[in-house]
Amino acid sequence: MIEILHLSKSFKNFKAVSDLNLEINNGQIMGLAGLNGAGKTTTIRAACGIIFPTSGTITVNNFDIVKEKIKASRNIGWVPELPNFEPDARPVPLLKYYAGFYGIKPDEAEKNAIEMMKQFDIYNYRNRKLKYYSQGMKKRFALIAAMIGNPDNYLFDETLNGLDPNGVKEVRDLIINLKKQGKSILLSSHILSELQNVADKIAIVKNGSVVKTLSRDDLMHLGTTGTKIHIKNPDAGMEKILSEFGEFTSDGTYYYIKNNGEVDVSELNRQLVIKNYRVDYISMENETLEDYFLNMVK
Ligand SMILES: Nc1ncnc2c1ncn2[C@@H]1O[C@H](COP(=O)(O)OP(=O)(O)OP(=O)(O)O)[C@@H](O)[C@H]1O
Repeated sequence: MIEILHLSKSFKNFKAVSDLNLEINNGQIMGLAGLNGAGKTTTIRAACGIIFPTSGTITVNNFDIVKEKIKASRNIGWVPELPNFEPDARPVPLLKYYAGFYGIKPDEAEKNAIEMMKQFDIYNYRNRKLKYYSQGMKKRFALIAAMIGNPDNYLFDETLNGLDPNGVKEVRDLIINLKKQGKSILLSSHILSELQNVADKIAIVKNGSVVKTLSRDDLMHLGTTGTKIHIKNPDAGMEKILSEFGEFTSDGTYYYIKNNGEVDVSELNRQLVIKNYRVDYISMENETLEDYFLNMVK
């Protein structure tokens, strides 16, 4: 279980994360969505203890990542956004080295490393130096490094990026499997739809704070239909007609009625036209998850 309470992190005078709260329970996948620069990586780096919070606390299995760093770290597997390893190292010795942090003996570590390299399809490259690994291979290796100690909690920073479609499916299945084992998982992405199929909840981050947390149920109901209308001669009378069909918003050009597809569009059109409103455009439209996300973070 990971608990982030009132986390703030400043770099000089710049506040990258500001009073951010997140709780990731056992057996839960929490998505962390936000545009570039929103504060996702900073949050993850603070949660794995490689940078210190300016204020706030982070606990991992109830161990404070600052005050009880060793105990907390043993319970975390971290896959950085851009995995970078000692270029001249070969995979098995490096995995054995990492396993040492988790208190795993060398023989057992070697056995696990080989098994996992087979599982992740990089066993054929076991003798190759890491500097010759492709980006996708490095990601797979980074996943093994995060899992070698079988920790209870995982921090995956943009882990689905940079993988081919097979890789995305494999990693998605792997994350779901970790969840089934009762692990807590924080998975960041700047693409909301990448998180949609795996996350139990998605926290949307903007300017370093969580602006909204979406449940699975919310996700199911997003991307539903609304009605988009453009009128050449809008006025209060026209808005009154719209309000009879549902709650509406306007971006200054178009009006939108949110209604899950229940508006009788031809009846709305008829009522507007008989009152001499010039309907330029009227259509049922899908708001995609990405539209919703972009509206929320812009
Ligand atoms: N070490 C640092 N020194 C100064 N500013 C930093 C540092 N690390 C991050 N920042 C700034 O903090 C803000 C948040 O960055 P962060 O990497 O957490 O965003 P992100 O949501 O992970 O973005 P991306 O999707 O691009 O990886 C950015 O404005 C970034 O430039």
